Amino acid sequence: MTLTLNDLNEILNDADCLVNEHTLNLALDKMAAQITADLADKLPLVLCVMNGGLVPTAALIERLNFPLELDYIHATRYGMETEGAALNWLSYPQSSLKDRHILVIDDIFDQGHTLQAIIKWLEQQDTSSVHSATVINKLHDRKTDIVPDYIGTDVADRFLFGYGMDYKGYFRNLKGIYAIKGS
Ligand SMILES: O=P(O)(O)OC[C@H]1O[C@H](OP(=O)(O)OP(=O)(O)O)[C@H](O)[C@@H]1O
Ligand code: HPA
Repeated sequence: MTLTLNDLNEILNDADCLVNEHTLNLALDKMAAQITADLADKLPLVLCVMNGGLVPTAALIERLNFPLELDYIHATRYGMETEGAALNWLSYPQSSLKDRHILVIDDIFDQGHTLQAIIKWLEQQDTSSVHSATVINKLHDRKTDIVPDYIGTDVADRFLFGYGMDYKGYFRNLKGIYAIKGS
């Protein structure tokens, strides 16, 4: 079904804002301070997990006042769906990863399969260290057994959008975190 502008406005009007811009900014400041304490002297390579990681990566790196490099990895398992499937690797980083301290940034740690697969792959690339950061941790007991090193805030087990996360491709550009009505 193709979504119209009216459909999208209705979805947004009916949605619940779970985390507002102010709260997100405070969470990002705290994450940036923790990352700085760990990585400021490591010349890290930051890897944005596209597409959802785009907004949080931009927000975090502007808070990191030390030298770093930036690249991206593109792996997706939800596509236009609200249920995750097998991870589809679309693009690998172009930078050399050997002996680098890596910081992976994504929007959400949901079940953790995406981050787990990325970390596992990075650990096979002779990196010096791998740290990971997600702005959102969705609260439920269906997780893999990894935990991101830096988490912004916990959010209820509903279908979320905004701040990098999409609903059927839309709403990544919203400044807060929203949940679909009834999810
Ligand atoms: O913890 P998980 O259950 O693996 O889910 C988290 C992943 O799902 C989303 O990506 P998605 O596959 O929707 O691709 P996108 O970033 O392009 O939206 C999100 O950006 C994370 O990468
Ligand atoms: O709740 C979600 N919303 C959007 N994208 C996602 N990817 C994993 N979980 C979610």
